[in-house]
Amino acid sequence: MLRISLLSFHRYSISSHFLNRSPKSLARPPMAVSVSAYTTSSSKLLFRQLFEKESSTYTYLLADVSHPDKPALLIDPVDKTVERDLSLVKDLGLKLVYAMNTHVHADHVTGTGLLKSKVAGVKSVISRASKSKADHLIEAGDKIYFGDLFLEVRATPGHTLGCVTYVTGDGPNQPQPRMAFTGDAVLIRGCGRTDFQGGSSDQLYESVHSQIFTLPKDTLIYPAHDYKGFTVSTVGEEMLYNPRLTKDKETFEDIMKNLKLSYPKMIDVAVPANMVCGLQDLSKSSVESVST
Ligand SMILES: N[C@@H](CCC(=O)N[C@@H](CSS)C(=O)NCC(=O)O)C(=O)O
Ligand SMILES: [Fe+2]
Repeated sequence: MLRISLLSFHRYSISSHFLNRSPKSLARPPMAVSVSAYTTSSSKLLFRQLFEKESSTYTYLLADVSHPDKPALLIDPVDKTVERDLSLVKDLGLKLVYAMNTHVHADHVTGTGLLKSKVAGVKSVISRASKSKADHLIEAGDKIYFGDLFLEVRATPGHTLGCVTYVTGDGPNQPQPRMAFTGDAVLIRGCGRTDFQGGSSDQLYESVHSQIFTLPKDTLIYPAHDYKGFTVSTVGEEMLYNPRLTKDKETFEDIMKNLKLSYPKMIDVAVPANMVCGLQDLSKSSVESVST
C-alpha cells in the first residue's frame, strides 16, 4: 500500500486512485489541496529533452512554471550528466522535487542518488515492482504531482519486470497533447530487449498494446533511448510504423528472440547500483521511505 503520510508536509504529492488502496489516498491528498491556494487557471509545463551520448539515454526535465515554486522533476537522469542537469535547473529557476526512473537501467548508472546527495529535499521515485530502493515506490494508477501538473503511472513490464510509463495528466490545465515517457518499453521504431532482468516478450507486447497504444493517437512518445537519431514520435505513428510492435504477438516474439544484441557493457555495475538509487553504499538513514 502506498504510504502518503510522510508527504503530508510537502506540497508535492503522489496519490493513488485505486479503489483497493487506502481511502486516504482515493482523492487528491490533503497537501495537494494546499497547493490549490496557488492554482492558476493555466498551468504551464516547461519541458526539456536532454541526451547522454555514451549510453544514448534521454533524460527529461518537466516543471510547472505557473506555480510560484516552479516545482520540477527529472525522468531517467544519468550520473554522468547530473551537473549539466542541475545547472539547467538552476538557470531556469526551478525547484527540483523528484528524480525518477522508468526502470532499473542496465546500461548506465542512474543520477537519482547523486541528485539526492546534491539537492536537499529531492525524492527518488521508482516502481515497487522493480524491487529497488527509493523514497517513493510507485504503482499503476499513482499520480505524481508537481505543482498543478501531474504524471500518471502505467505499468508496462516486459523489458524488465518493473518498467513503468509516466503519462502526463488528462484534465483541465494539463498539457495537450499528452506525453508518454515510455522508458525502454517503446523506443521510436523499436522497443526494449527482453532477454534479461525479468524480461518477457509476451508481457512487453501486452503492456504496449494495453497501456500505450490505447492512449490518444496524438500522444507524444518520449523514450529513454534512441540509437537512430530520433527524438520524439506519437502513439499513432508507432501503431503504424513500429517494425516490431505492429506485428502479431507470435511474430513479435520471434523478432525479439533473434535480436542478437550484445550484452550491455555496464550491466554488472549498473544494475546493482541502480537497485539502490545509483548509490552503491546508500546508508539506511538516507532512505526515508522504503514502503513494503
Ligand atoms: N550497446 C549498449 C546496449 C544497447 C541495448 O541493449 N539497449 C537496450 C536498452 S538499454 S537496457 C535495448 O533494449 N535495446 C533494444 C534495441 O533494439 O536496441 C551497451 O553496451 O550499453
Ligand atoms: Fe533498459
